[in-house]
Amino acid sequence: MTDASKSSSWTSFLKSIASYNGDLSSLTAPPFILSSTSLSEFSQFWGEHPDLLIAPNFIGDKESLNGPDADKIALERIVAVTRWFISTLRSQYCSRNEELGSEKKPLNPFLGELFLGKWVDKSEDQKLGETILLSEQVSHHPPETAYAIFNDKNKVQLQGYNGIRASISATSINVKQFGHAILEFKELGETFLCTLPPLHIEGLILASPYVELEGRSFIQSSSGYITVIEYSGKGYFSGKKNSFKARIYKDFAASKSKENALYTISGQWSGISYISKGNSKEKDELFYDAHSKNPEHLVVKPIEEQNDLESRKAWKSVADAIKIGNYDLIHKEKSTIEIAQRELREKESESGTSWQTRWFDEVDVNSSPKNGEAADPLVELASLANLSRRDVVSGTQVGDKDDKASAPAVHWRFIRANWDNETEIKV
Ligand SMILES: CCC(=O)OC[C@H](C)CC[C@H]1O[C@H]2C[C@H]3[C@@H]4CC=C5C[C@@H](O)CC[C@]5(C)[C@H]4CC[C@]3(C)[C@H]2[C@@H]1C
Repeated sequence: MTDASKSSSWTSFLKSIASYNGDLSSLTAPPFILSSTSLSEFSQFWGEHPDLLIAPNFIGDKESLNGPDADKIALERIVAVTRWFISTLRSQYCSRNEELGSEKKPLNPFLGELFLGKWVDKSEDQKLGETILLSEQVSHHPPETAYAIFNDKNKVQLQGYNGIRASISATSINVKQFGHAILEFKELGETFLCTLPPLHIEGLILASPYVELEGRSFIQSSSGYITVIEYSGKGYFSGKKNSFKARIYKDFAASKSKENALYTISGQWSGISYISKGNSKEKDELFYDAHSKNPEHLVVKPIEEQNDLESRKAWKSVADAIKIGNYDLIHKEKSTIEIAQRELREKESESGTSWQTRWFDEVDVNSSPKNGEAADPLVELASLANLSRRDVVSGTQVGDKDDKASAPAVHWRFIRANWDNETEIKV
């Protein structure tokens, strides 16, 4: 594609987004901005540093939880969880730019689409063990992807879901994230809630879009400790893109004043960041270098061994057409999948049935837990962080204008028994 034709198709694309109707997938982007990867694969970005995901589990042990050092150890653990969270951001938000030259438009997953794989333990002492990812497109309108990343050897489980609402201004696409992630260290009995920051797409005018995070996100531990992360891009406090400042506090009440910060972490989430004690602006020591280790890509079965619902098998013909840039073929192969999906929905509505999700279920966290089951972790963690339990923009504080009383407190949850009883699909 010549630069002239590229820029003309991009210009007409930019005009098309002016008449935007709220659903990003409805926009026909020019072929060079299409990615052959489905959005259902993005869940893997939570697990590309399995060592950092599991590391907090090796800080202290069950006995120390009630010992004299419990507080100090819990503080060390939220620092380690914050390091893992920051380490996921380069893969989440920069991997397309690094591999393909710019942010791309991912394929829009069909209802029931599955993506699964595993990270094998590459450590000498094998103390990590295997980590498995299950990802399922649990809703098509609006698009929502639920995922679980679990490591049975160390009894660590991350589960969460993501949906987005996008709006378009003259020069950027603004995205609010819905959903959250819950990280459980079952041996230690400690649980963390991670909310998802808003983002916007910069560089649209130059046809080289990239993601910039903004606003705030939170990591709330069941120990009470909380990390408040503020994001900014060029022109803000550091003037560099992908900047952040994270402060760790004893609890939500303490987070009302930055003077109470026990640690301050600052730098670039896609580059180098430093940690210092208290609220100081010094760069006492290196916190994390996003380029110090390449992300570990998970192992996915060969396509011929995959189930028809698995993303790379289901989208293969479209992915191949995108790779050769044949727009007519892309359109033809996509239509085949979309028509098949529409026929499935019509059959369901005629027979009065609806698609049954496979490994995840919707849970009303305000409903009393079934006998013997614990309350949903969101109940305790959201109230510790003064966050809304409702299905509203991620990270919404209680009473905030986004905390819509009409929104239900219903969230997607991983049903482990459904995976244990799975007979058709292997990781
Ligand atoms: C549809 C308009 C269009 O094609 O514009 C072209 C540009 C590529 C911008 C739109 C797309 O940009 C993509 C970036 C995607 C987000 C990247 C990372 C994450 C984190 C992950 O944990 C959850 C999903 C999320 C938020 C992606 C959501 C979809 C985004 C915004 C794509 C846009 C369609």
